[in-house]
Amino acid sequence: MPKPLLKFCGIRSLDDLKIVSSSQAEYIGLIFAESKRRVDPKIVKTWLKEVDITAKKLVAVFVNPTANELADVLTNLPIDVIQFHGNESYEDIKKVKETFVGTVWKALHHHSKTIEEMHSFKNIVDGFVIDSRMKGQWGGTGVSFDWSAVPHYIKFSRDTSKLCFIAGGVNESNIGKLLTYHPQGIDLSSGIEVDNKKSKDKIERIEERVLQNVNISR
Ligand SMILES: O=C(O)c1ccccc1N[C@@H]1O[C@H](COP(=O)(O)O)[C@@H](O)[C@H]1O
Repeated sequence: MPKPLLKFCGIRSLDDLKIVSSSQAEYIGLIFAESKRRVDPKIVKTWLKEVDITAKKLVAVFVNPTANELADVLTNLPIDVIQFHGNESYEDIKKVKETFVGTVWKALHHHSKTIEEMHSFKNIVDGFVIDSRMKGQWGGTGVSFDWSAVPHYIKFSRDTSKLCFIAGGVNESNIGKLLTYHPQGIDLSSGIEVDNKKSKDKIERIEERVLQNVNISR
């Protein structure tokens, strides 16, 4: 099996950025929504002068952003992917795609109608992030969902040539189980933190698990 794509999300300091820049992740995520992980694009811009992340793709995570919030991030940072993690509509996303030439993902929360929601966005987005549904929270919950649904999400994404990341509470203890479903991408935030900081040790243990799985499946 190919190695799943990894996204390490919720970078909130220069130290976090240094740690993930030397990781195996293909994607680095920044939160521009109400969250303890929210960062200021102008501050991130100063970090990027010190850390070379040209080998990684930079993901901007938004929750129902205003046009000004989007512009503030997109004019300051070299964003490759916009991840919409709120209840943005097809039309909202279409509008952004009129000027943003990069990749767009829609995060959807796992529930009985998620596949229907994927259908409704499939013609406007390049990929999906499937996260846990937690009352009053959009993401970064550290809570996983029932992964027996993962094969349905993978099938839908393959059939529609979209990328699909599984998010929500993935950590070093449960990633082995998630890997048995062979997801195309895995998105982690809380599970790579200790005391609100990204942990190099946790990241390395997770990467070891991922690479072990790739070797076993060969
Ligand atoms: O991380 C946050 O604080 C956050 C806030 C608002 C929307 C999305 C957020 N993060 C996304 O949540 C998942 C993973 O979270 P976790 O591993 O359960 O902590 C990921 O898609 C992040 O981009």
